[in-house]
Amino acid sequence: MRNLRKVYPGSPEVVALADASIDIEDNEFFTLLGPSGCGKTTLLRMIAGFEHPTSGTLTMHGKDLANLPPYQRPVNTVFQSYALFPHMTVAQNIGFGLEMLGKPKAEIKQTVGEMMELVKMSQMADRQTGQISGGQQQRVALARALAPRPRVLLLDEPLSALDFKLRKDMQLELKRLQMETGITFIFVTHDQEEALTMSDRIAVMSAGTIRQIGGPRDIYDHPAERFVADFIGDTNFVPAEVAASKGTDADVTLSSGKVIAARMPEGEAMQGKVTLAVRPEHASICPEAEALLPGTLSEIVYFGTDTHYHVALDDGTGFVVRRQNRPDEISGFSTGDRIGVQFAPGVGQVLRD
Ligand SMILES: Nc1ncnc2c1ncn2[C@@H]1O[C@H](COP(=O)(O)OP(=O)(O)OP(=O)(O)O)[C@@H](O)[C@H]1O
Repeated sequence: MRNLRKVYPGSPEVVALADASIDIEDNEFFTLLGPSGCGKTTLLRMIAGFEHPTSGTLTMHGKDLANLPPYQRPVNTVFQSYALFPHMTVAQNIGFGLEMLGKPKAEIKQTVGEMMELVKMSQMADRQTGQISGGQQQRVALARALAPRPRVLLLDEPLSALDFKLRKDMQLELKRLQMETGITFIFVTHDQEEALTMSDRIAVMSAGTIRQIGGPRDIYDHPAERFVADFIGDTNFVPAEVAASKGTDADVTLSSGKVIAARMPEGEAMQGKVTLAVRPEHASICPEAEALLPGTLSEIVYFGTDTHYHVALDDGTGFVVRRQNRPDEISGFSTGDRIGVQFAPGVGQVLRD
């Protein structure tokens, strides 16, 4: 995608996508992640051919897609509502697209068999899809979209109708399917955890623009700007001042006067007052004497797997430290104690505002 822009007419007109440029690799699990209304579905619909870009270009395997109608594009879509035919069987639903394409009967039978195997629905081949569970319907919808073997599969929040446990299982399932079929998946979600667990790369979007593109670890550990840090996971925002910087390495001075190494966003040398992002699990609490940032322990919240320590820092800001619970270990700190916060050099990420 090069400088893709989509404006819906009306008064006022809606700029659904301001300017998006993305290169998606073959066989990649690529996720468009962002809050409701940021333009994810619009982008997906333009790839599918259901919407025309206002400007910009869309190329697939070297071919300009501009004048190709949806049915001639080597893509298929799985929608949020699975749109299955409830009175048709699992096998008939999966074979439907192939029949529309006029494929020979024997070939349809073989492909449907393979697809049912792939999504583990062979046992239910003759069941009507109105009589299977939500998770099973999801599998059938996937198999139906995969059956014509598209080069690219577009998935628009396909897991949002499933309950928590099933969603977790299907996340792993989808990743497996993508790896086994080698098809490029372009997946839309507003769920950051879903994006982090499944994707090879993620594009984080906000208000019609791409804010950052990178691997899950990259985006989580090194968010380039405040929006990304805030949208994905929990973050402490720490006031600091740049003392020195070279490339992506920087030394910053904290409110306590202590200096620590931090990371600059790619391609941007920021100066003066900045904000550092520090993930709660990347920091620890410590006795006041060893602190990077001293303060008072204001609250301890137990979550089973981990405990959150809320620290009221002396500079007036708050800081949360997340620590994994172990049966053989207690922190030894109590609410009201004078303590401090520590984090290792290079952990803090300088943010663009
Ligand atoms: N057909 C349309 N006509 C006018 N405005 C539209 C149309 N479709 C979408 N929009 C607007 O364009 C913007 C982007 O919508 P889009 O559906 O792409 O967002 P999204 O990120 O997919 O949101 P969600 O997660 O809620 O589905 C929104 O402000 C939306 O209201």
